[in-house]
Amino acid sequence: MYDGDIASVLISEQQINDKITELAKQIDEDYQHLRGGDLVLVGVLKGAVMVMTDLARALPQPAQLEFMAVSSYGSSTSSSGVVRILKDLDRDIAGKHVLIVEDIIDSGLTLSWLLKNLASRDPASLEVCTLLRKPDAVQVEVPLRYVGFDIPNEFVVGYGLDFAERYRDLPYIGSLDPKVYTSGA
Ligand SMILES: O=P(O)(O)OC[C@H]1O[C@H](OP(=O)(O)OP(=O)(O)O)[C@H](O)[C@@H]1O
Ligand code: HPA
Ligand SMILES: [Mg+2]
Repeated sequence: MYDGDIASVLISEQQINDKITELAKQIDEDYQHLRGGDLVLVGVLKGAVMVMTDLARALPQPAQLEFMAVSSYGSSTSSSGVVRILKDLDRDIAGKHVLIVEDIIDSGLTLSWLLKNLASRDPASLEVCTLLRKPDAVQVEVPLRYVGFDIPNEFVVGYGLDFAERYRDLPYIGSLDPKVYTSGA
């Protein structure tokens, strides 16, 4: 699959599984007081699709699954800084405990925009869970309650993450060989 495009495997399928289990346990403990009440997971499509479905299944307590689709990267390896809502939430989140589920925080521009947007809808609480973070790429500091892995400042793909809509279906996270985005292939 995608022979030669992946320079190296950064995080294996097993490492992802173990981390999701660990994050789900932490989240379950922190939201125990809700007793199955108003926890709403908001998955940010498309990148967060794998994290969202795996995390929801690993989480012992019930949660509602909601999705937003936003995009700022398009077919580039750097954020345009302009976040577009492609699909909004279907439901009101006022009074709900909202946990945003993301695949990656890179520059922080998407999340910073999203936090402001969702905070204005008056949730009871608003926190973030991300599988990946690139500490060296951050342009805007954003409060992150749950972080799976800190990774180097390289463009990565797989497990939901794409380059020009490809590679999302890889079961692991790998560094994309720069030849893929420099040659226009
Ligand atoms: O911290 P940032 O620099 O803003 O980057 C992070 C965002 O970029 C990606 O989304 P993208 O715009 O590629 O849309 P996608 O999820 O549909 O791939 C990723 O899924 C995050 O939402
Ligand atoms: O490294 C990345 N890979 C794929 N999508 C992304 N969106 C932000 N950073 C990345
Ligand atoms: Mg993308």
